[in-house]
Amino acid sequence: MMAAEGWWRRGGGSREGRTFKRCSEVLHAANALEDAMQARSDEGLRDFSDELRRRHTAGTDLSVLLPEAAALVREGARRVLGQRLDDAQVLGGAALQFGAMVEMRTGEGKTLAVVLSAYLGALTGEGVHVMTANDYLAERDATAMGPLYRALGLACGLIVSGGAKESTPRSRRAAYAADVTYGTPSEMAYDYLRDNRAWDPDGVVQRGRRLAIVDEGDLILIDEARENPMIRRSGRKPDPLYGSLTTLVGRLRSGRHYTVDTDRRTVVLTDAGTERVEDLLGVGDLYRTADAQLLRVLDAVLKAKEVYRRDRDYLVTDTGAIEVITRRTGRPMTRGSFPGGLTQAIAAKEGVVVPADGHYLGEVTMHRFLRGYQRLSAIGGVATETRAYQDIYGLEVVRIPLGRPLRRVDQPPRVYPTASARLSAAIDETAVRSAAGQPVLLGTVSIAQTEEVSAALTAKGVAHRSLSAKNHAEEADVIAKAGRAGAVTVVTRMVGRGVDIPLGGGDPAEREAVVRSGGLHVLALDVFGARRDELQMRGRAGRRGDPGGSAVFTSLEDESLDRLFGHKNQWALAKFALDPSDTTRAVAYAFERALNGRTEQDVERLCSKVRYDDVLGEQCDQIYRQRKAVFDVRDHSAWMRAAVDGVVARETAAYPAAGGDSLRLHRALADIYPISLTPTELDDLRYDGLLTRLQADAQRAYDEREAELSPEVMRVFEHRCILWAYNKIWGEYLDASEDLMADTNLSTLTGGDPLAHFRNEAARRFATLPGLIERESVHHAFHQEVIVERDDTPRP
Ligand SMILES: Nc1ncnc2c1ncn2[C@@H]1O[C@H](COP(=O)(O)OP(=O)(O)OP(=O)(O)O)[C@@H](O)[C@H]1O
Repeated sequence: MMAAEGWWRRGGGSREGRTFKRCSEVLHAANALEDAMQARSDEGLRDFSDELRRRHTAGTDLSVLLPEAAALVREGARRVLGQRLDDAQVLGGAALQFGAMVEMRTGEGKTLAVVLSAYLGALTGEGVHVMTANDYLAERDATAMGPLYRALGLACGLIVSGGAKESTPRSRRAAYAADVTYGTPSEMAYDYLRDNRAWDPDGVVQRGRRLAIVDEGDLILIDEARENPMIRRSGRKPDPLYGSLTTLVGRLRSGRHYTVDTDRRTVVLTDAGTERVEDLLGVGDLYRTADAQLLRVLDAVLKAKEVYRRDRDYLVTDTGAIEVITRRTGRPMTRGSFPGGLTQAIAAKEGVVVPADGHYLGEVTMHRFLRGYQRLSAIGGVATETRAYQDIYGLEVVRIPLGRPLRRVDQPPRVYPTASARLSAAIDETAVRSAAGQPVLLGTVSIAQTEEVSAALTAKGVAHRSLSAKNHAEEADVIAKAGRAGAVTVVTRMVGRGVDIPLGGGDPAEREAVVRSGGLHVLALDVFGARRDELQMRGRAGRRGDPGGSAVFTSLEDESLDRLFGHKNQWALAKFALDPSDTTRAVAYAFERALNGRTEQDVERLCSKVRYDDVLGEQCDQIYRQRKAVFDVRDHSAWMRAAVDGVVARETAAYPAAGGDSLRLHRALADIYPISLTPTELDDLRYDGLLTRLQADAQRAYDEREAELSPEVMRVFEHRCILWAYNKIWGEYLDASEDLMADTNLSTLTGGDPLAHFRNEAARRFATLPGLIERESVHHAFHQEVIVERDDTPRP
């Protein structure tokens, strides 16, 4: 066997070592079955697959079937794809099956390793979700691996977002009905959120969250979970209120009409401001008459006007999209959005297209969504954040040794005194290597840097291609050609992740020439945020035993060095800059230490974030469970009748017998149902029988509503009212939780345990939800116009 055995002996005592030992046993057993499997016909392979399924249904544990499954998948892949799973891939697939975060170095063939675990999981008939970094990769992998699954008697589905390929709910349901479904985690999370807002079980597209296998696991489980926390289901249409209220607040003056608190990021209308808004809107009492959405948008446009600044808090892209700048890194967040309609308000302020309102359709964090799967496993090129995988996802890291020895030559980082010295050195080196027929991949940290490098290459007369676009398919095409003889390609940091760079671009003769030239050379300009990012970048070269090289060029002017080493330690780096070509171990050691320290800090931050999010996660599970239970009840009239009584009782309880304002109570009740008593009658009843009379009055109104709609329609309508109330109240609760989180952050400044504060306050607020859901259901039942369609289904 491969180098793995020696490795296993070294790590045999640890938990990781034990798991690896189990994987090695699977590999040995699979190897022993290889001849028998090769002797089977194609049909024989499918029959064997059916047999494995039957044995599992009859009670045999999947781990027992693992060696046979490995032998079967290996033989299937050999026949269908012309790629026999090598030992590292069997080990990786087995480790996935044991529920690990598997580290398999870049280019080792993770896509195929995933198939083994997905195949086995699919034998349960429960549906496996294979997630990867973007739509392009999901489609590529589903297309490439689909024939293999089919040959083994399994169906493979694909979920992608946007464009012409956007699937309909029906095609999505079909894709999720397949044994194995490929997609991105955000797309699958959208479906999860959408399912939890469905009006009936037929509207649900997913079959549940049983088993998820995450490819590009380091990116998704760590980076996306940290940088892009919220996955929101956005509303369909942009709200025109953002435009009109932006114009309106343009006519208000700071100080006179509102006060601004930049630290707390709040803007509050003064009395004069409130009056001015009422005048401009032509409404009486703003806070009584305006609906929640108007007040929310007003708040957002005021903040957009006064608190949020372009190029500091957000960017406006060439295509007119608003991108949030992460305060921690100063970099734009991919697909991130500001809370509470701020993104829309900023778009309106900047005069670009206002995106659909992301307000209260449900949201979930990446880690909460993934942790919600009954079984989770992941695979990635570099798994440096061991503690995060363990603590957050319950995944132990299992490292798979290289299938073939690494022939890539990694140079330690070089430090140049200035950015321009670094640029010239990089351009010179690129020109020399390219002229000698060696392909060079230049990795930059920003779009601006890509442009700068591209201009310098052009000035030097070096033909090249550069990429910073967000079109993954186009990127993949350019990246795939980056291994051609003498090719020079400039890419921004994460571009092309997961895409293979075949030496010679797939041409065998050219490949030979490129191999002779030393293989692909990766040159990273600047250190990236984490050690893992650096290794990913270097890992574009030297794949599957190919020759290659990698280098990192930094400069003392790089902000990243400042962040990495701190201002104080800059002097220590300066000595390295005296001779950048002196690639001694001291430089490598200094960088490695700093990057590891940074990784630790990032992990701690992520773990702390998750502790907060867990509070909301438990509440979300409860609400979704309750909402799902609504589907199981056919007749909700008793619940609604009780809710009517409960809602009236709560409103009345807030009205003290002595000194109570009967006009106010009347107004509050009239907002819920068509009250027939007058304020004077309420006054007369205040000491005697007020609640009984009001409840009887509300029940009478409910009788009338039922008579108006017919009992049959009312039953269906009640069902919708309750579901509607869950959607609305939970959405509002999520919005309010964001504010609570912001308040909690402030409370850290004043001492105390912020997590305990957050937990207590969230629990207190959550306890009010059942009452609010009842109120919203009753309000909706009385106020919503009902249109009965031809098929007799009422629609709120
Ligand atoms: N068993 C095999 N036999 C032959 N070729 C293989 C085998 N497994 C994978 N390959 C090829 O190796 C290349 C790399 O595979 P893949 O893209 O799955 O690697 P990876 O580990 O996911 O890389 P990355 O870390 O960059 O995402 C692909 O061209 C793939 O077709």
